[in-house]
Amino acid sequence: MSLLPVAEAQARLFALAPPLPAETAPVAACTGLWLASDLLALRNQPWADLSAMDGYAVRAAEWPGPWLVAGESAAGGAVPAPLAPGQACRIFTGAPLPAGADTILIQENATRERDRLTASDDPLPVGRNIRPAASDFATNARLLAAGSALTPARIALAVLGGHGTLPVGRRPTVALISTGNELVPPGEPTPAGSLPSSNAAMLAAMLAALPCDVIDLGIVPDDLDAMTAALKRAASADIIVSTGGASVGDHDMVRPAFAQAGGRLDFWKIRMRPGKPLMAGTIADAVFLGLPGNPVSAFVTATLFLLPLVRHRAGSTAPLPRLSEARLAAPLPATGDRDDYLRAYRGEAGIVSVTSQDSAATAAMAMADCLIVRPAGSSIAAAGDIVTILPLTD
Ligand SMILES: Nc1nc2c(c(=O)[nH]1)N[C@H]1C(S)=C(S)[C@@H](COP(=O)(O)OP(=O)(O)OC[C@H]3O[C@@H](n4cnc5c(N)ncnc54)[C@H](O)[C@@H]3O)O[C@H]1N2
Ligand code: MOO
Repeated sequence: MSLLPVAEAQARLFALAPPLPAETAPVAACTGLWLASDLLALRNQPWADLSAMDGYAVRAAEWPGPWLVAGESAAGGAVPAPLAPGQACRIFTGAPLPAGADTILIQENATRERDRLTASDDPLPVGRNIRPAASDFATNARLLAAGSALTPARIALAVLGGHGTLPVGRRPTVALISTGNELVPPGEPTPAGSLPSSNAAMLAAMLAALPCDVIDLGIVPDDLDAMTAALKRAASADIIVSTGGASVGDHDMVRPAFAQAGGRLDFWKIRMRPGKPLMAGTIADAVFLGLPGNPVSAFVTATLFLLPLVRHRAGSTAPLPRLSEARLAAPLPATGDRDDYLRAYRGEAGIVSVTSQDSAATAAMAMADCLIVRPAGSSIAAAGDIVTILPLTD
C-alpha cells in the first residue's frame, strides 16, 4: 500500500466534512473564533472629518494668524458652527471639524492671548492633523472575509464597523478515545506491564488553545466490541480522535472496530515520520482521526491533522500550521522515503534537533519548541543550511 503524502492527506481530511453551521456570538465571546461570512461596515469610520490632535482648527491659507478663537469642538459634543474668515475653533482629539477649517494647529505650537491666536511654527499643509471622514473605512466596505480569524485587532475593527455580535463558526466537540490494555489513567499506580495514559491529557492541552469542547471518553481495551461500542458512543461528536491501535499488530483494533461501528475509512498510512499509521474517515456526521499510540507520533500527527481539522470545522479558511525558515546549528542526516518531522528547538546558534528522534522519546519531545520539516529524499544538511520549521510556540 503506497503512503499518502501529507498535503494530500490534509486536503482529503478537510474534504470529509464542511465547516460546522454558523451561529451568532457577542463580540466579547468571539476571540479565537473564525468569521462565518463576509463582514460589511455598518457605518463610516471616522463618521466625519475629525481632529487627530488637541489644538485649533484653522484655515491653512491664513497662516500664521492672528485668528479670533470662536467656539469649541470636543469628542461627543455638538458639531461646531462653521468658521468665518479669520476665526479659529478650539478643538480636541477625536472632535469634528467646523465647516471651513482645513488644518489643525497643535496647541504646543500656538500662542494664545485671551481670544487672539497666532501660530509659532512653520506653515502646515492643508489637511495636517485631520482624519478625513470614512478614511479608515466607509459604510458597506468589506471589513473582513469569511474564514478570517477573529484576532483582537479584527474584533476592534468589527466593533468600530458597528457590530455587537458576529456570525462565527460553531465550536466543534472533540471526543478522545485512548486504546490499549496496558494503559492506566494519569496518576494511578502502574504495576509491571502498565503505563500511564498520557495521550488524552496531551491532546486536551493542545486543543485548549482552540475553540472546541473536549470530551474524554477514557481508556478502551484492545477489544473489538469494546472499541466498536466506544466509537458508536462517540459518533455524536463533531470530531472523534483515537490514539493507539492504529498499526498492523494483532491487537490493533481501531480499523476493524471503525468498520464494525459503521465508519467509512477514507485513508490510512501517511508518508511521514513519525505518524505513518494515521487513518481518517467518517462515522455518522463525525470526522474520525485515528492517531498512532506512540506519544511523539500522536503529538506530531495532532499538530498536522487534528488541530487543522478543528480549525477547518470551526470555519477557518487557513487551517494549516504556519511554516517558516531557520538556520541549522548542526548537521542533519539525509531523510528516507517519508517526510521527517524532527523535534527541535531554536537555540542561540540556530535550530538544534533534540537528542532522540524515537517516536516514544517523550523526554526529548518535551525539549522541542519547533519541528524541522524535511521532505522525503532530502540529502544531508550542513550546519548553517536553511531549513523549513513548524514553530510550536511563538
Ligand atoms: N510491523 C509493524 N509494526 C509497526 C508499524 C508498522 O508499520 N509495521 N508501525 C509502527 C509505527 S510507525 C507506529 S507509530 C506504531 C504505532 O502503532 P499503534 O497506533 O498501533 O500504537 P500502539 O501499538 O497501540 O502503541 C504504540 C506505543 O504507544 C504507547 N501508547 C499507546 N497509547 C498511549 C497513551 N494513551 N499514552 C501513552 N502511551 C501510549 C503504547 O504503550 C506503545 O508503547 O506502531 C509501529 N509498529
Ligand atoms: O511512524 Mo511511527 O509514528 O514513528 O513511530
